[in-house]
Amino acid sequence: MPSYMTDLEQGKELTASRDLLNDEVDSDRSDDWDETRGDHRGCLEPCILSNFSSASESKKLPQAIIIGVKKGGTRALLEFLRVHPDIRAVGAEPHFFDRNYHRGLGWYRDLMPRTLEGQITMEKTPSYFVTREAPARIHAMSHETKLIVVMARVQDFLGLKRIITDKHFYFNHTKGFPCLKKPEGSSKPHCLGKTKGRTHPNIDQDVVKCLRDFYRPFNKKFYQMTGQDFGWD
Ligand SMILES: Nc1ncnc2c1ncn2[C@@H]1O[C@H](COP(=O)(O)OS(=O)(=O)O)[C@@H](OP(=O)(O)O)[C@H]1O
Repeated sequence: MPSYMTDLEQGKELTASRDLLNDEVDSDRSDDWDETRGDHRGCLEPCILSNFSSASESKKLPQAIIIGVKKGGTRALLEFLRVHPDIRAVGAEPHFFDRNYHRGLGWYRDLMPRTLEGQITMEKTPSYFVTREAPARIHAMSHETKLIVVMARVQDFLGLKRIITDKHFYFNHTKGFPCLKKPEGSSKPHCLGKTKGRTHPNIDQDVVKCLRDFYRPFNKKFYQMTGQDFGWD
C-alpha cells in the first residue's frame, strides 16, 4: 500500500471514462468514480455553468498537480483528497502539459471546477512525470504550483488542516485496499474501479531480487533526501 495512505491520517457530465484529449477510453481512468456524478468535473468543452454557482466562485489554474508516478495510487490520492472541503479537482486527466499544451491556458483553466477563495484547485496527470517539457511548462504557468508525487503528508504539504483521517476509510477485503466511506457528493461507500487492485502475477524470485538490487541505491538516495526510510529494500 502506498505510504500516503497512512500519511493521510495526519458543463457536462461524462458518461464513460474518457481521456480529455483523445476521446479514447483512458485505461488510467477507467474506474467509474467521477463520471457518473453530476458535477462539472471532466468537461470536454467549456462547461455549461450551473445557474446556482455563486458569484464569488471562479475557475482558477491549478495550484497543485499530482504528477505521478504512474500506478502509484494517484487516482486514489486525488479522490481521497477531494473529501477535503478545501480541495476542488477536475475528475478526468487533462493531459495539458503533455498532449494539450497547444490549446492554451484558457482551455486548461476552463476545465477546472469553480472554487471559492481559499480552496485549492487540483488535477492529476501522472504522465507529466515522464514528460520532458512538463516542468518548464508548469513553471511558466506559475512558479508556485505545488507538484505532488504520491508519497507522504500531502495535507501538510498543501497547507491543509488534517481533516482526512482513518475514519474516512474502511478496508475492503475484496479489493484489498482502503475505500472511502463517504466520497465527496455521495453518502454511499465507494472503491475505485476494476482497473485498481488487480491481481498481480507471481514474479520469479530471481527477477524480484534483481529489481531490488537495481533499485536499492536509488531508494537509499531517496531516503536520504526525504529523511525517511520507507523500508522498500
Ligand atoms: N485505496 C486505493 N484505491 C484504489 N487504488 C489503490 C488504492 N491503494 C492503492 N491503489 C493502487 O493504485 C494503483 C493505481 O495507481 P494510479 O491510480 O496512479 O494508476 S494510473 O497511473 O493513473 O493508471 C493500483 O495498483 P494495481 O492494481 O497494482 O494496478 C491500485 O491497486
